[in-house]
This record gives sequence, C-alpha cells and structure tokens, in this order.
Amino acid sequence: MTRPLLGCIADDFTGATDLANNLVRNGMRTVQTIGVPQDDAAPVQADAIVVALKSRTIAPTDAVAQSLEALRWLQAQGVQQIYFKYCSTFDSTAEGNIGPVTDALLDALDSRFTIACPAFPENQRTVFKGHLFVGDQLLSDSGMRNHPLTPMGDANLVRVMQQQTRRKVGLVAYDVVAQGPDVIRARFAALQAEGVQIAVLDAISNADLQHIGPALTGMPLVTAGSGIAIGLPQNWQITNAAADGLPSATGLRAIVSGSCSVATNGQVLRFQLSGRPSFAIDPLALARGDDVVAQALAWAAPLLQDGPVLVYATAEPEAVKAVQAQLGVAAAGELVEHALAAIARSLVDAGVRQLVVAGGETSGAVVQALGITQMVIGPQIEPGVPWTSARSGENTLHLALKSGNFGSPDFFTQAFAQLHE
Ligand SMILES: Nc1ncnc2c1ncn2[C@@H]1O[C@H](COP(=O)(O)OP(=O)(O)O)[C@@H](O)[C@H]1O
Ligand SMILES: O=C(O)[C@@H](O)C(=O)COP(=O)(O)O
Repeated sequence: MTRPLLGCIADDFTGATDLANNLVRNGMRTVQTIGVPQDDAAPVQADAIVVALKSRTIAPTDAVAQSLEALRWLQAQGVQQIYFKYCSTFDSTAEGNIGPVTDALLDALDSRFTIACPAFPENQRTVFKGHLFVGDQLLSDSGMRNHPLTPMGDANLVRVMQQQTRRKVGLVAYDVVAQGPDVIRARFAALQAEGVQIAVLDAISNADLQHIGPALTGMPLVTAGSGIAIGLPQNWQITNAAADGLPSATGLRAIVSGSCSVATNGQVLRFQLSGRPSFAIDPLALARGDDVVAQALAWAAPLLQDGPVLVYATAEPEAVKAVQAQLGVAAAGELVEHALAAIARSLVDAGVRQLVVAGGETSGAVVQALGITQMVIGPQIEPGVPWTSARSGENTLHLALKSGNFGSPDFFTQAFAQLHE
C-alpha cells in the first residue's frame, strides 16, 4: 500500500491541475480530488494528493475554514508535508486569502516558519529581490493589473504578503538561493532568529527550484505556486514513471472560456481567426434574464459534429469594467460563471466528451456543475496544463482546465490535436 507523502491544498481548480501536473512530471503518483472527500472515501493510494478548493476569492473566513477542513482530511491520510498552492501571479483580493490561509495552516500545524514563492520559470513567472515578474514585466505592469476579481497592483511580494498576515515576512534573496540548500537553510535560521515566520524566496530558473527543494525537507508547511513542486519529489527519492495514461478520447469537442486574461483573449481571437465557430455570452443579457444558456446550446448543436466550438464570455478590460460598473464585481463574476457552467453541462448532455475550460474560477464552476469528484492527471499539453480524465455521472470526460494566463495563442486547437482517439 502506498502512503501519501505530500498533501496539497489548491485555492482554485486550474491551479490544482497545474500543481498535480508538475508533481506527476517529476515522478510523484498524484490523485486530485474536487473539494474535501467524504470521510468514508477509500484511502488514497498515491505519493501526493491535491485537494482542489475554490477559495481564492471567497471571504477569508470561508477560505480558512475550507482549507482547515482539507488539512484535517490530508492529515488523516497520513501525509508528511502540507503544500498550500496559490497562483503564480499571487492572485489575492484586498483581504487575502493567501495570508489568512497561511496563518491558519501554520497555527493548525503548530509550526513557526514557512516560505512563500509563486515562481514558475517555465511559465515566465520569476521572483527577484522579492519582486514578481510575469515575462519581462513586473506583476503590477502586466495584464494582472486588470484582472476582473484579483487585480494585482504591487509586485513587491514581501509587502503584499505583509499586508495579509500578522506574522513577520522576510526575504531569501537570489544570491542566497543560488548557493544551494545549505546556504538557504542557514538563511532560514537567521531569518527565524530575527522573528521572521514567512520567507519570500527568489527563484528565476528551474535550477533554483532544485536548490530550494532540499532546503524544504521536513518543513511542515510549504506555500507556493506550482513551481516549487518541481524540486520536492527528490526529497523522498521518488523516481516513478511520469504521467498516467488516459483512456482513449471519445465524443464531441468544445471549449468554454470565462477567463479575461491577456493570454485567453489572444487564444479566443486566434481560434476565431482560424475560422472556427464561436458564441459570445453577453453578461448584460444574462442579467436581463435572457435564456442565454438555451441560445448557446441551440447555436452549438448543429456545429458540434464538426467541432471544436467555443462558447466564451472572455472580454477585454474596458468591456469587463463596464459590465462590473453595472452589475458589481462579484455579481458579474458569479452570473457569468453559473451561465458557463450550465452551458458546459448542456454540452456534455449533447455528447461533448473532450472539453477545454479556460479560467480558474470558471473551471471551478464547471467542474462542480459536472459533479466531478476526482481527476486523473494525464500528459501535459503545455506547461501548467495537462489533459485529465474524470467521471461525470455515467460519462468519462477528457478535461483540460487552462489557467487564464497560460498557454500559447494556438492552445485551443493544439490541445485537441494532442488527444488520442
Ligand atoms: N465579460 C465579462 N464581464 C465580467 N466578468 C466576466 C466576464 N467574463 C468573465 N467574467 C468573470 O471573470 C472571472 C474570470 O476569472 P477566472 O475564470 O478565474 O479567469 P482567470 O483564470 O483568467 O483568472 C470569472 O468570475 C468570470 O465569470
Ligand atoms: O499558478 C498559476 O498561475 C495557475 O496554476 C493558477 O492558479 C492560475 O489561476 P487562474 O489564472 O485563475 O486560472
């Protein structure tokens, strides 16, 4: 029997598959659950478990409660280390939730020290001198400054984290990280002597992640994006073969997109320019009570045989702001998420079995609407996005949950080309 070693709590669903993908590619057999499994669920046979929550933008008290529930379940599975996964762009609301959840997990684990590091160099997320870069831009100059739910206006992670936690935040800068695990550990000790309990780590390459991994051996809680996972499996000398094979793909193909991130806007445009069919959801029509879900399905039905088809609410920042000004930020988000989730369910009812969902919150809504409880991680499509398979009622689906800012411009067509029928 395989005892799980690493227990992960992901604050959104695309983030969970991103993390599971990095663990699988680095040799850990990984199971991803949707939400916290029931107490009577069978014990998990895997090296790592990722519990996917939809806790990034909810009230901090709810995010803390859900994360602690996940922690208790993971502890009951016997895991040796907890990994709190957040976004590589450190997506937070004004209230959190990265800081409050980190505080609560440290308290519950009776631990006095952890790290914070969203670096994911393969996806151009690097941290230098405590500042987060997205490609060549500071976080605060990137498209993330216009995110519909978690606009990020400060790239200084020590400052951002310090605003969210009652613990003292410090920095392990690049000159230390580059010298390897022993020097990193010595810096952890020096910071702790100064009263620091959360250390932001610089990292600009996979080599840095491999230096950081061993320095985290035995640390009860790690908080990070998915990149740090690349350096962890070596701590348990794990060398399993990579990704699970997925069953052959069947059925019709569709894309549902609720991400308004820069990369997704580009992918929607590229899909349209390639001559493929797409249907735009108008949030104001939803708010008026129009039956947009039925309209989208009526549009898609005759086109699905020659799919993939795209149903999207994706829009540029000015359009999103105009909608939010009329409906409110949270209400607009929820309205669109519910509509896209209902459309995804109708598409599956109509025979779609290969589904790409763009957007973290959107993926959360879709996966919950499809009644999925567990996902098998398959081969990587592009960094941070694997194909997965999951049971939805009687059906087996192939699902790709694409983080808003991940993927090349051709992602929507490339993804299907990689599935074997
Ligand atoms: N046209 C729109 N106007 C307002 N809000 C929108 C629109 N399209 C999508 N949204 C909302 O924006 C949010 C996007 O978040 P998410 O799905 O996590 O994408 P990302 O992965 O890019 O962060 C969702 O809550 C979604 O419902
Ligand atoms: O770490 C990342 O960037 C992703 O795994 C992730 O969490 C992205 O979230 P969304 O952009 O909301 O999809």
